[in-house]
Amino acid sequence: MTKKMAFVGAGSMAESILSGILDSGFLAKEDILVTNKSDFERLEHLERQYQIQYVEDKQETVTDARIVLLAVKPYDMEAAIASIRDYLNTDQLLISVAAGVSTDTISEMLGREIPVIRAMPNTSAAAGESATAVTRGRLATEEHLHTALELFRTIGTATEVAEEDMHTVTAIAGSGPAYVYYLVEVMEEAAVAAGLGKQTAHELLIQTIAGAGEMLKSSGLDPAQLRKNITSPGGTTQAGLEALDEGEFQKAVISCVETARERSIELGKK
Ligand SMILES: NC(=O)C1=CN([C@@H]2O[C@H](COP(=O)(O)OP(=O)(O)OC[C@H]3O[C@@H](n4cnc5c(N)ncnc54)[C@H](OP(=O)(O)O)[C@@H]3O)[C@@H](O)[C@H]2O)C=CC1
Ligand SMILES: O=C(O)[C@@H]1CCC=N1
Repeated sequence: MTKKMAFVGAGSMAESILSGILDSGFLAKEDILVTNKSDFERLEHLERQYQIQYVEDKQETVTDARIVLLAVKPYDMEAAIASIRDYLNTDQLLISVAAGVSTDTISEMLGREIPVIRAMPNTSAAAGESATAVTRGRLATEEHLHTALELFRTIGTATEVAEEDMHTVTAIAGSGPAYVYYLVEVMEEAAVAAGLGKQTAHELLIQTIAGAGEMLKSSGLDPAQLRKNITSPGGTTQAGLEALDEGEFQKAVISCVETARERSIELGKK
């Protein structure tokens, strides 16, 4: 069977995934096809940037693909599926990365017996560092699951979760990088306000986040212990953490995850 993969929806998530896949060598550029609804300039940009193929015609995009990856907004899913439904066949695997939308809803929209995998990657895929969770619809076999895991493992880690957990996964891992970037933005602003050069602050923060990530990955210590290792009694870290607690940091973060999770549930209902 062909190795081709078609992206229906060529926005930021599709670009992160396809650039990661190309870097990993999992697929060659001639095996990747992309299509959009109407933004053909965007398709031309992707073609120039990654030498992949773009086709305006949906039938041509999906017919020969082994995997069809839907990367459109949840509210565009119905129209996107309607535009490709008739050109799919039961040997293909449909993977959706849309937040909130269940595999049953996707199958209903399809109205055909096509295997569906729902995945939640994040934009760190572009750097080969996505944390992706996948779950399978009722027609997807172990082999389909294996294919999806293999695909997403080329752009980071990939793990299977129960479908009911996908909303939580979306809140912490799909959206998660944005919260980290926001933290960096705010820390940078505070450092600049205190007189540090913007570039210096930026470089220090990038390495601080990367280093902390590496420690979480490789030290074998849990985050609470890593935090304690930095927190000298009466020192600067303790003072900083107390200020975070006064600002109700925990409450804000819990509310952030809960609200994002609820939004994922709402997106799935529309
Ligand atoms: N961004 C992220 O960090 C993550 C996003 N996701 C999920 O990925 C999906 C896409 O998000 P994102 O890439 O950010 O969104 P973007 O808005 O960047 O991209 C969406 C793309 O879908 C295209 N599109 C819309 N309708 C159709 C259609 N009927 N047929 C074909 N293409 C269509 C749009 O094309 P046009 O401009 O022509 O309308 C656009 O290029 C969402 O469902 C989101 O929940 C999941 C994990 C992380
Ligand atoms: O914000 C969103 O809805 C998407 C899903 C996860 C990350 N971005």
